[in-house]
Amino acid sequence: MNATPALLMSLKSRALLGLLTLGLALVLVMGGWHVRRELHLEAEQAETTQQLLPLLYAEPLSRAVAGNQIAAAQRLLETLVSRHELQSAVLKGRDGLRLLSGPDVLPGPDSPHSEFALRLPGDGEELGRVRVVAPELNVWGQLSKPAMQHWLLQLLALALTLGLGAALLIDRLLLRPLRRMASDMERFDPSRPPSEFSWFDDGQPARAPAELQQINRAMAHVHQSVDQQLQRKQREMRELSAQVAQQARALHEAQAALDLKQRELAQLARHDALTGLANRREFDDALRREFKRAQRQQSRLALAVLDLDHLKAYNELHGHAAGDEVLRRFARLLGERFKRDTDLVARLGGEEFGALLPGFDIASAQHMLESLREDWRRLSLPHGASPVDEVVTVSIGLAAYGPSHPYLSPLALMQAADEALYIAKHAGRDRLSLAA
Ligand SMILES: Nc1nc2c(ncn2[C@@H]2O[C@H](COP(=O)(O)OP(=O)(O)OP(=O)(O)O)[C@@H](O)[C@H]2O)c(=O)[nH]1
Repeated sequence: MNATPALLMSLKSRALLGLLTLGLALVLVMGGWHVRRELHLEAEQAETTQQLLPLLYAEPLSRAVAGNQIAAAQRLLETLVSRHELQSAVLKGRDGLRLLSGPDVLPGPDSPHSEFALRLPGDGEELGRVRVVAPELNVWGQLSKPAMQHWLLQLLALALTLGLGAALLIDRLLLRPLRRMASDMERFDPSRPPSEFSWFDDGQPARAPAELQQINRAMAHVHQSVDQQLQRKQREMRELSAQVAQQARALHEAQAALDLKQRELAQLARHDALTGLANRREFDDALRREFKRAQRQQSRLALAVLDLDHLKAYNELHGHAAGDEVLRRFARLLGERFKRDTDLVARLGGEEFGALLPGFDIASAQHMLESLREDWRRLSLPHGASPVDEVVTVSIGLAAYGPSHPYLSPLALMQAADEALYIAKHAGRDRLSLAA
């Protein structure tokens, strides 16, 4: 927004300017009135003088002209002009005589002038005429007078002094408290409570003029309501923050529950619920991965399929829950035996398990698995319905990828292990068969 220069002036400058303008106006009005009065007085005086002149000078001048005393007449004219402060006087005699005192000018419109006749007392004959011209009576004539100039200068000095004095007084009585209030307003801090804030830095608002006290009360009122609004907003902010924090906590808890569910789902997706071992999908993925690695690195990979013997009959005799417990027990044994990070044991489905053993050739895998089969037997879980043995036994089919058995695919390796298991089953169970 553009501000005109007048608006940018301080109140002090404006007061000073206003008072000086007022003083000058006063000087003009009073000066004009004084000049007018002087002009009036001078006009009256000039008229009186013009009336007196014939009485004072007509006779001596008539005698001088009648006696042809030209020099005396001239002197009289000079005296007349100088004594009565005239501009000029012209004497015109009957016989062409012309005497002049002062400049030979015609009277102007503002110059009082008159004429009187020269004649001897008791003689009716006119000897000549005298025309007197007074100085012009106008404003500039008055102003050019030193006395008038002196008076005007005094008046101007008085007006200036009074104007400055009034400006100082206004500054002290009005503007200074206003400035103090303005600086108080600059210090205004709405975050401080109204009780701790004074609008007057000397802390004595009672000493301020009534109008400023009124402004003070108004500002205090504004401060009070700003403070109340601030308090309300702060309360709302706190409530909002608490709500946000609560929402954030709830969100965090929901996120944690979701993560847990996702982990559980992932676990369920890749693990068998009954035994906790990896499931078929996990086993197949691992088989594909390890098979590729073995191919790439020309290393060995053993794969065993383990199947509990006659679980159907066991279930029928002992119940499904007991069958579950057998499955869990066998899974535990598998987990205990194959603990390397690279080993993977899984439940492939039903009573069938798989063991994937990277790095094992067929002989060392066979050794490990025979030992496992023996240990399973030694657990001596009574079967009661198996034609094979009195305890629960396991049959194992084993195949291994290696330089001497370069199977073409993971599926081929798996099929070889399955076929070995089939052979083990048909050979009487409770044994390990090697893939051909
Ligand atoms: N308790 C229990 N039994 C299961 C589970 N999964 C499969 N079975 C049982 O395992 C049995 C498998 O039967 P079969 O395929 O005939 O095999 P088997 O009776 O073990 O006989 P062979 O494998 O030939 O020695 C079925 O009776 C299934 O009900 C399970 O999770 N829990």
